[in-house]
Amino acid sequence: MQIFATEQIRAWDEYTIRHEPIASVDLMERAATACYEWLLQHHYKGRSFSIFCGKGNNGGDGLVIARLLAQSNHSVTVYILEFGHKGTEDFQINLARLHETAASILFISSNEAIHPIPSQDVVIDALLGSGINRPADGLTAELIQHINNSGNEVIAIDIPSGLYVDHSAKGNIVIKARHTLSFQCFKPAFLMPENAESIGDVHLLDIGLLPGFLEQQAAPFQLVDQAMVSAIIRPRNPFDHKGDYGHAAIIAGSYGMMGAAVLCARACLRSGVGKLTCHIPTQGYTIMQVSAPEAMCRTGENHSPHELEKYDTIGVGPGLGTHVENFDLLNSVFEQNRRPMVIDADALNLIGQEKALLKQIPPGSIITPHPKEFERLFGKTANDYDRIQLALQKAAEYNIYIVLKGRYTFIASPDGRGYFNSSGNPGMATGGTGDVLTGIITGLLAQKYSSLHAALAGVFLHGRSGDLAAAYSSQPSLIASDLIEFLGQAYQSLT
Ligand SMILES: NC(=O)C1=CN([C@@H]2O[C@H](COP(=O)(O)OP(=O)(O)OC[C@H]3O[C@@H](n4cnc5c(N)ncnc54)[C@H](O)[C@@H]3O)[C@@H](O)[C@H]2O)[C@@H](O)CC1
Ligand SMILES: Nc1ncnc2c1ncn2[C@@H]1O[C@H](COP(=O)(O)OP(=O)(O)O)[C@@H](O)[C@H]1O
Ligand SMILES: [K+]
Repeated sequence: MQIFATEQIRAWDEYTIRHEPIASVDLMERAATACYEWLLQHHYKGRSFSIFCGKGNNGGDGLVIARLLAQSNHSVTVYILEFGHKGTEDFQINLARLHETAASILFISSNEAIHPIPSQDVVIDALLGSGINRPADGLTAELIQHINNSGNEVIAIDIPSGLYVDHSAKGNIVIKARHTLSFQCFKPAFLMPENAESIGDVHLLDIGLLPGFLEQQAAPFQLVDQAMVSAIIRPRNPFDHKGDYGHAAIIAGSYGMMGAAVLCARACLRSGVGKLTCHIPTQGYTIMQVSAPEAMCRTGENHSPHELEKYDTIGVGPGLGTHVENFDLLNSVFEQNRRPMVIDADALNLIGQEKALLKQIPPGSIITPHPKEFERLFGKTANDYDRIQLALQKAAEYNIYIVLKGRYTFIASPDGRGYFNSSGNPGMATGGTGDVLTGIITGLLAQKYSSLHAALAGVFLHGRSGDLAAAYSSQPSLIASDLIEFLGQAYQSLT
């Protein structure tokens, strides 16, 4: 699924208007009807509503929702924020239609017209939509603050007023919604952690925009979804043998952190790797052999970084520790192995301390930082959008794939393309889940998936395992080992 910027969303509306064909006011009717139906299907039937409208097409959506609710005997008060112009054509048509219903219509042209909102009302925010081109200020800002301070439940139409579709509104005054009802496709704003407080739960409603438009468009970002990953994962041939699925090495673990190495190894095995050798500290030998009997072990000084050429790929980092001798370990790994590999956790923290190592990373490798690790590597950014751009820039500069972990993990490809993962849940915010991801991606790379495919399929399967595990038990009780147990079902769910 594509993730479009403002201009492309507008172009998709226009394409549908021209090719279906449909009048824009009828498309607005369809969009608002989808919102109205969502409200009825989600326990809002019979409630009373305060609907706040601007004079753009977002306000037009609000007016249609108001009419549909009033016609089905809901108590509706519409507040129209005066902008000193008549409003868009579709806004005006729908204002005339609304006058024929029982809805009360009030105009807000100064702060004296801002009155308390009845506490039982559900607030619909249709003040500003994707047409916003400057921060909400003056009366608009006052009204947004008033709504936010009211304590009423707010449902935003298309996008919470004050947010931009594709750049940061950090520090601006923005509606805080419980739900956002948006149309057809994800907008970048919904994928950024900095907007979590504003967007609430996002629901994408199908308004029948024509799929033909998608074929002509190169979206700035793609959503990693089941369809994408199902097309990546190859079926197994009946005569395959373990040699066909690669030999991976995992270099991980230290005293007190053998669990990270075990999680990584077990996830790598479950991902379908042919053979796995774990390079671990001597004191972790028994732990690993007992916990992952399918894996072979190499122990010795400094994780015994010898004969690494024989592996198809290597995953390095989980639980490694950041002792000084690990700089030699990393240097040795990068010297012996020039094939794409996976670099995570303490390996990234070491590189963060010794930035010259970045240039030694084998081309096509995948690094998997969480936001803090990313910051140690590449520095702070002012906001989440800048961080995404920095990830794309650094991916190109070092010819690597950057998997920036989070709610919607971002995958930056060195060719400039960016992907947001759609699977996963906050149950996965628990120690060790990142080690599992490293194991899965390493296992996929060993099976000769391209770096891009290993990263995309790895993050999606990891999140899907988390979703299945949380559905089976619960989010709070989820632990990293559960992801490994549910990886089989995650694969199964693709077909
Ligand atoms: N046919 C269509 O085009 C459809 C449009 N839809 C709705 O249309 C919306 C986009 O409509 P518009 O492009 O009219 O955009 P808006 O409804 O967001 O309004 C933009 C207007 O507000 C002004 N403005 C921008 N920033 C402002 C600010 N900070 N303070 C005050 N005024 C500001 C702009 O100059 C412009 O006149 C979408 O969000 C969606 O809700 C939906 O009805 C789906 C179909
Ligand atoms: N709220 C969330 N929603 C979805 N996925 C999450 C969420 N929180 C964490 N995750 C996922 O869990 C993993 C955590 O990795 P990381 O921070 O490296 O943990 P650790 O170092 O303990 O292994 C990442 O893959 C991340 O995407
Ligand atoms: K809005």
